[in-house]
Amino acid sequence: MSTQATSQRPRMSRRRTQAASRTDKNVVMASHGRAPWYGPDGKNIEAYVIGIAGGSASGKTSVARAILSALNYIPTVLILSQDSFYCAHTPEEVERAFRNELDLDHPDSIDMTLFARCVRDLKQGRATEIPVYSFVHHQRMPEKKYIYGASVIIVEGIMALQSEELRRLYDLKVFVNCDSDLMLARRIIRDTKERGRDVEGILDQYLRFVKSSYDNFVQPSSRYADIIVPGFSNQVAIELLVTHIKGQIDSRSLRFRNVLARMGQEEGDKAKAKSTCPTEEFQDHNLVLLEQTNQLLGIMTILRDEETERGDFIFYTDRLATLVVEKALTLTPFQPTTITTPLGVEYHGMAPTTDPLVGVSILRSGGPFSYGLRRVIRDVQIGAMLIQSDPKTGEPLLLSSDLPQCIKSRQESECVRVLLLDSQMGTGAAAMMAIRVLLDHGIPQPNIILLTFLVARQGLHSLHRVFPQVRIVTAAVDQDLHEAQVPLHSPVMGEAIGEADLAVHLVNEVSSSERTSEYDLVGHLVNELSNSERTSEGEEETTIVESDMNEMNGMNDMDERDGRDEMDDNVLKLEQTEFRIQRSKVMEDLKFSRKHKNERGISPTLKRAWVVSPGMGHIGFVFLDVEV
Ligand SMILES: Nc1ncnc2c1ncn2[C@@H]1O[C@H](COP(=O)(O)OP(=O)(O)O)[C@@H](O)[C@H]1O
Ligand SMILES: Nc1ccn([C@@H]2O[C@H](COP(=O)(O)O)[C@@H](O)[C@H]2O)c(=O)n1
Repeated sequence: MSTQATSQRPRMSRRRTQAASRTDKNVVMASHGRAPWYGPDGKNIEAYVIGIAGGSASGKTSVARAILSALNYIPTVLILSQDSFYCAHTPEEVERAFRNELDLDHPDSIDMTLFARCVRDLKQGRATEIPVYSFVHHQRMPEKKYIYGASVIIVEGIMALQSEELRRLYDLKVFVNCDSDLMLARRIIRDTKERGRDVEGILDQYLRFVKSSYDNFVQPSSRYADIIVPGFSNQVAIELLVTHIKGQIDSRSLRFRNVLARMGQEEGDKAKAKSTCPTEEFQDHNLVLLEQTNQLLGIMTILRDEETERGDFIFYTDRLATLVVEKALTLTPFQPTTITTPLGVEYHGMAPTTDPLVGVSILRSGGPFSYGLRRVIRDVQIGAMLIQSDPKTGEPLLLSSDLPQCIKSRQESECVRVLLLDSQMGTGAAAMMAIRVLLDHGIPQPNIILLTFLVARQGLHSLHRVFPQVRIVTAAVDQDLHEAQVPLHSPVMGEAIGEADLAVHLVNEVSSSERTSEYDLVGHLVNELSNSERTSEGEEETTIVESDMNEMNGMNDMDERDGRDEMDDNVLKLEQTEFRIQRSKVMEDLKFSRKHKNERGISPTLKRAWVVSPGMGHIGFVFLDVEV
């Protein structure tokens, strides 16, 4: 029954490409921003991992999708497919695979060690890179796929329950049980449509390897399952499963911005009581405070003055950014080097070490620093994270991140040095989230320097307690941080108010103009997120990041209909798969507040926010000329 290799090779159809672009495996589906995935101590809380095994075409992916769909209120869910982890084959093995003579159903055909490592990384909150496997070419592809940030991970594969190491990583183990005839029928349909196979070859492979593997390895692994789900008419079983999962996940929800602020206050008071002068309070805090010269105090006075005009504010913020960046660079390593001058004389000087140095801007307000950083290091790579506060809870939300490649690469990240840019730090919650993202990518704490114009002393204490090796360079330390009720569009500096609106504004700005620097950065972020990254034709893996950024992008023409209709409209239907991913609740709030702002001139909504005092206004607003 064997088929000529050539007869199977060429058939990767357009249809398959379309299917690949709709696939939802190995993609972190983000329906709204990611709330803290770590505790007040800064340590990661493990993601919830579900392992689903079952025969080929038993319905594992369908069950995984049904769970994902039912968990639409969870911001970040990932379906991780074991299919990506088939071992790389030699050319001779590939030939055999095309002749259906290669056993791809034995547990050894899957790189279990790599699979377990990736699942472990993701469970522990770390970024990872997974292989890309092509069913069309029967081969692992040269590229890798970067995955980060899932709070729920659904692992599926025929051998998902096979290894002890893997089973230990699952919080819940599921086996999909299906009749063999039905599985074969489904496999024939799928493999002819999606994997470029013909019926004869499928049956040949089935009789040689698939059936016996199912009987010997796959089916017996069902004894490890906590739950057996039928492979058809399984609605009720899936509902029970989902109820259980929801209960588990809800018990992990995290809220602690207030805890942070309180802890910062308490620790600050203790430290203050012990110190004889203000700077002594932070002496072991890895804090570098710019020398308080009259020139610096003069700049700060202008920036703090509510009468300062926008143009002056921007000019002096720019100047201050340069001073802070210059200071931060004195903390980065240099090494001796020798050059020859135009006179032919050797000069023994210094040069930065070869370790990559990058900037990461916490949007919205880290923007002004990007200019300063570029002025000092011309070709520095600058990434961005969009962190905003959830208007309801006040907790920070990671809406998206666009990090330089050297941070995303596991090989490089350990020696990368990061200048983290944010204009002000209040409770420290946003900075903590950004630092957590960097640590999740393997950047060591001592390699991170937070650059900021202004910090609240409470935030300093909190951040130092959680990440004691991170260094902070700032121009000023303000004494007071308090919670206040402020209008949504208040220009008061805070980490909660109006930021979401500002994010929308940023995105609107980008789409309507050609700007440089920060705008480009945001524009890049938006493009990145709104376009699906696709691998070449026929490969199994596809990245589609559904993010609020997409939604923000499309919000220019938001309508004035009643909130309920909007809610319904905001259910995004993923073509064919019938997933329903609810659009961000946060965005709903934004639309609501914007609508009312438009109608009455101001937003009626009051928000609780942490305000740094005396402070210097909301840098993001001033920079972007947002109406307040
Ligand atoms: N409960 C079900 N009822 C009807 N068809 C199903 C069901 N579950 C899966 N299928 C169909 O079976 C095929 C294989 O399902 P899939 O979930 O991809 O299997 P697996 O991931 O186990 O290989 C798909 O075409 C899918 O539509
Ligand atoms: N090059 C390959 C690699 C694997 N297979 C078959 O895939 C099946 C597992 O995938 P499911 O999505 O069906 O779980 C497995 O039975 C292998 O025979 C292949 O055909 N070609």
